[in-house]
Amino acid sequence: MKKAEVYILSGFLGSGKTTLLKRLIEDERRLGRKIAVMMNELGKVSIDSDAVINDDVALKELLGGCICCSIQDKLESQLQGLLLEEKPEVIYIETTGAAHPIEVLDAILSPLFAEHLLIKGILTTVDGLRWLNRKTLSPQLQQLILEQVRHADFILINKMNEITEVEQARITFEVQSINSEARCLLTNYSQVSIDQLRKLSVSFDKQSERLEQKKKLNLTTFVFQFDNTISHTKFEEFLKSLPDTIYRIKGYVKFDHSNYPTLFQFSYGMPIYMQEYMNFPLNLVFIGENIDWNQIEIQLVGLENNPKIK
Ligand SMILES: Nc1nc2c(ncn2[C@@H]2O[C@H](COP(=O)(O)OP(=O)(O)OP(=O)(O)O)[C@@H](O)[C@H]2O)c(=O)[nH]1
Repeated sequence: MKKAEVYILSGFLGSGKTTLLKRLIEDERRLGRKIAVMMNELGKVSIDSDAVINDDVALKELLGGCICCSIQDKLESQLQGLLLEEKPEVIYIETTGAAHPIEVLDAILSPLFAEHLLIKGILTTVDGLRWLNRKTLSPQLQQLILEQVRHADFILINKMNEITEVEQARITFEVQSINSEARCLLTNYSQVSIDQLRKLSVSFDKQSERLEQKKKLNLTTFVFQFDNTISHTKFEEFLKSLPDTIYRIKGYVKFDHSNYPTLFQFSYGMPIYMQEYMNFPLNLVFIGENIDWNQIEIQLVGLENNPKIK
């Protein structure tokens, strides 16, 4: 089955995510691709979805919390439903303005979806005026805005008409000094076309990543599938040897002498294990920055009892 492309729309409250989504849906209609949208709102009711979505777009709403924290599980089940029922070719996930992009990426990088989704990238909208005045926000929110920019693969700086040329140059300089890899576009009302985004070739798919190595994504992901059981002790040693810039690992591993896999979660250096009582594919998903995944793959193959030559 062809993988569905996934775009994550990130950006602070009011920065133009829904405006961007509307544009992209119009473009997709012209392309004739089957679209699905997941909209996450912190509130219990969605304000945007009725305005944006018609019957030709499959919609799942995630209300009353943020994908990145309180409703991760709900996201997984909704996404599974979408893939089964709608078989979309492209999925847009509009996050809440309070979402941290890594955490959202993390939420959709469930090992369950590794074979079904092609994560194309994080698109971040920035409100130009807000950026200039960001020092008036709390330190946490200032940090959030910086993180949304830092981890983006494509940045749209909106509300260009509201600021002077000197200010436009200043914002572009500041944004690019935080994230020099992402494409950065100064615009009004999220004016970008899907063609510009698809050209990104930003893909978290392992295959494309090898082809695109020169593009040096900030965040890359890697999925490894075990064929065999592994030793718990050796796995712990492997974890200790990992670079600090692996931010997240999750998936299923099967330890020696167990009948079923263990769900493994790792973030900020903390491993968590949960024994399962049914079988799952032994996929392990990694998210990190500037990582030589080939090296990690060699280490992982070395952990397996009776490894196959890969
Ligand atoms: N003047 C101006 N207004 C804009 C621009 N882009 C978006 N807006 C307006 O800003 C408001 C917020 O835009 P949205 O697209 O809803 O922003 P959002 O990021 O989805 O907002 P949340 O859902 O609250 O996170 C809307 O009234 C838009 O019409 C722009 O470039 N210039």
